[in-house]
Amino acid sequence: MTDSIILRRPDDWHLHLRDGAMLQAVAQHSTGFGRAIIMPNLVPPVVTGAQAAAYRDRILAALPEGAALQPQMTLYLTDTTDPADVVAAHRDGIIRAVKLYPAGATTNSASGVTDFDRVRPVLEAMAEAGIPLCVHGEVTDPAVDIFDREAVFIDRVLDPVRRATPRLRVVMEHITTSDGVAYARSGGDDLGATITTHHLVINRNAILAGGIRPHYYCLPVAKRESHRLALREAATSGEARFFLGTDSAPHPDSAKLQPCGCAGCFTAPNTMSILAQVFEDDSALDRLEAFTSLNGAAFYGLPPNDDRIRLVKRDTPADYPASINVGDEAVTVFDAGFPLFWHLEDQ
Ligand SMILES: NC(=O)N[C@@H](CC(=O)O)C(=O)O
Ligand SMILES: [Zn+2]
Ligand SMILES: [Zn+2]
Repeated sequence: MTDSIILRRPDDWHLHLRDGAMLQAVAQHSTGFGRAIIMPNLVPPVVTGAQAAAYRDRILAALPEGAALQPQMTLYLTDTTDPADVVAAHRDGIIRAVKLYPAGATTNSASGVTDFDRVRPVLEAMAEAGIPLCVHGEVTDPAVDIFDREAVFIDRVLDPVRRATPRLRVVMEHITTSDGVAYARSGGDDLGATITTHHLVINRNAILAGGIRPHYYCLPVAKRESHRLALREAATSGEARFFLGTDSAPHPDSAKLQPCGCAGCFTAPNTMSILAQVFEDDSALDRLEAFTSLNGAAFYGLPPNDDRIRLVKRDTPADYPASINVGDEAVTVFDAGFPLFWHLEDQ
């Protein structure tokens, strides 16, 4: 028996494409998506409209001919970001959003915000112009347990920032806890939340299953099972505030497999196959399209993509590589731990 479903082409509202040789290698793996919000945490980060425009050109040049992917650029908010540059970059159609990394919270975040009072004028200007703020929501205080950093961020930072700038549109990026789900639900249509593929699949045990498994280490780190179940319930609910941001974050194995390995899971190649299985397992295949193709576009004030993809369930698993090559390096593809019977086909 062959099952098949047709969806509006999905969008990826949180994607790391990197630059240089890595960009050349990974861009082709996101071409099943329509729009993708491109993360600005390059080294050095993308902080001005001019840099975002140049980066967009490099991405477009790296995409195969005819690829559907339309990069939606972001600026990396720093303590010294100029509100006028942000507003102008948005007005000129260069950027879709601005990204907030608390300094030191995650990979390549050293230039992030250290003092929220200093960025208040930028946030005010963004609220005025309707520019969304995408937030990596973790406190960096080493005294706070790593598994609590999202919940503490919501109380100490996110809620105060939203109260101080009431019209600011905010995306809680890659939520990992039931606290994140609950806070997202407490907002109006000014508040959205992305959920990654991998956080729907793994809990924190995966990182320490019989030994240290660096390919399951990402930030925010996966939490206990009850949180994963809360994320599954949110993603499969169909609620408009929850949408897909894969947070596909490729790193060479030489950077992951270290005494202090870096954070990130590379999920671009097999995300749609994994998600179809997740939604089928939760009897929610009819809500997959809302999560991958409708809700995010609506949050960003965009129409859904016109074209469609087909997912076909076959008796034999889809054949995804365990890793891809970037020059002499391997980049390991996220292993969901179950066979992927749903095959992605472009319409
Ligand atoms: N998610 C990750 O674990 N890593 C991301 C950064 C991020 O999104 O926080 C990366 O850039 O590698
Ligand atoms: Zn992040
Ligand atoms: Zn990310």
